[in-house]
Parts: sequence; C-alpha cells; structure tokens
Amino acid sequence: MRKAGYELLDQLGHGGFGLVYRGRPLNNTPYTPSQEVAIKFTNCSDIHLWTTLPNSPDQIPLEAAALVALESVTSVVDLLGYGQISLGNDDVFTLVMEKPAGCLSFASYLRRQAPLTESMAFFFLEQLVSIVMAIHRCGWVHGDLKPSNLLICDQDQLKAIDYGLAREVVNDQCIVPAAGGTLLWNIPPERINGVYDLVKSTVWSVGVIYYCMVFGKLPFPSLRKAKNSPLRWHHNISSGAKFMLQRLLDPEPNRRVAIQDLEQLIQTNAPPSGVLEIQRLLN
Ligand SMILES: Nc1ncnc2c1ncn2[C@@H]1O[C@H](COP(=O)(O)OP(=O)(O)OP(=O)(O)O)[C@@H](O)[C@H]1O
Repeated sequence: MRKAGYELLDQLGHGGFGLVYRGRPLNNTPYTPSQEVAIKFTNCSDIHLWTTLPNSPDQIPLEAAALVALESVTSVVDLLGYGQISLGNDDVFTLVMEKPAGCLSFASYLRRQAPLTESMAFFFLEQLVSIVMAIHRCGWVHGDLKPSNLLICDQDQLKAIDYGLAREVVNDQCIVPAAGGTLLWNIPPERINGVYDLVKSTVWSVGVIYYCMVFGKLPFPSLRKAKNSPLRWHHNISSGAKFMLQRLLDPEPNRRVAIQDLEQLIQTNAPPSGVLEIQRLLN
C-alpha cells in the first residue's frame, strides 16, 4: 500500500458497489495539498477478481491493476494510491484517484445538451475512439463504457473513470461470461446468447454513445429490438454519420467494425473540416 493521508469531504457519487468521496490531501502527501482527489471505497467481499503486480506479492483488485497499467494514458484518471482498510467488521479496498478540476459527468452534460450538432458529436466521438484505442494498445478494455463513466473536463476534454469491469485483452479478444455491465449502454445484442467479446461490445458502446450524442436518446428500447430492428434516424444527419452508426451498431458482432479499423472508420467519415470549424464557432 502506498501510504498517504487524506481528509474525506462530501460524497461524489455511488455505483453498484463503490462509494466515492471527494478528498483533500493532508500535508504529508506527495500530492499538491490544494488539489482534490476522488476516493473510492469498495467492500472487499464485492470484489471478485484479484491479481498481483509484477513487483509485489500483494493481491489487489483487477480495477487497481488496470489503473496501474493505464498510468501513461492521459485520458484515464491517475491512480494516486490504494490499499485495504478495516471499517467495523468489513474489509474495504480504497482507491485514491485524480479528481480533475472543473469536471462534470458526461451523462449530466448530455442530459442538458443532447442532441449535439454533428460537429460537436464528432469532436467527442474522436476523443472516445482515442481513449478506447489508447486503453486497447495497453492491452486492456474498459468494459463499462457509458456517459456516467466519462468526465468532461476543462469544458470539452473527456476522461474515462470506473475500471471495475476492465479486463486484459489477449490477441485483440476478451471473452467474458454474460454478467456485469449496464443494459442498453454496454451490453450488445450478442450477449443474449451467453459469453461475448468485451472488445466487440466496446465498439457497440461507442456506437450507443455516439447515437445518444447525435439524437439525444438511446438507439434501442431493448436488447431484442437491438438485434432485430433497423436504426431509426430521428432527424436528418449526414451520410457519413449514418454509415458510422451502422458500422458501430451492427447487431452481428463479426460484421461490426473491428477495433483495429475504428480509427480509419472515423477518419474517412469525418464531416468536412470547414463545416466542423463553423459549427464549433457557432456553439
Ligand atoms: N476520479 C473521479 N473523479 C471525479 N468523480 C469521480 C471519480 N471517480 C468516480 N467519480 C464519481 O463517482 C461515481 C461512481 O464512481 P464509479 O463509477 O467508479 O463507481 P461504481 O460503483 O463502479 O459505479 P457503477 O456501478 O455505476 O459502474 C461516478 O459516476 C462519478 O460521479
């Protein structure tokens, strides 16, 4: 455990298993005392996947190992410390993470701003793809990509949080049993059949988030509809945007755009740069 002291402030959020508090470093920490942190507490009995780091025999949750492995990715929040503590009768694992200044949940942003202009949606799609690819190049997959696991910082920069479902990728694949995830955001239609590939489902999640940015609503009301219904266009969008959505949200995982082709898909279907600039100036 890296030792450091933090003062707990108010609760930032809570999810299925974790409670997250805003914290302030005490004077004995290497972190700048004025900079706030996010401290996530998870009951150890709720953590099912543990691992070790190469330089230590200590067991740590896979979530912590993912954050260590992704340390160099700027759009992934920094891990500042971790460790196990006892609270009453419970053993609790704590993760101390960077809390980027002036950030807002991307879910709240979309609730207020979506549908976005095609230009803005593309601007965030590019960032989302670069986050997915940076994580992929480190040999991991986020596993739970959705707007509430993205922060929007400094007005328009995305950062991904919550690595509780992150997994290591081997040969561009990560086959997992049908458990975890959030229905309709990151659960693709192929999961109806049981085990599925988290890498292909991440491409699906990118499509769901992009669709929500463009239309302000989820693409499908249920997994069954996602498997059998064509995509609906709620207002007119460019043929490039339609093509990208069809490739990202193909219900057949082997036909869906492969992660290796994601960057090329968005580069070749970008709105013309003049249109992008003018639309951004108007926003
Ligand atoms: N590094 C961070 N900086 C700022 N806020 C954060 C940070 N980490 C978590 N939060 C806040 O705490 C909330 C819950 O965190 P997190 O998603 O990691 O918990 P969880 O229990 O895994 O959630 P879920 O079950 O919804 O996936 C987030 O939605 C966010 O509002």
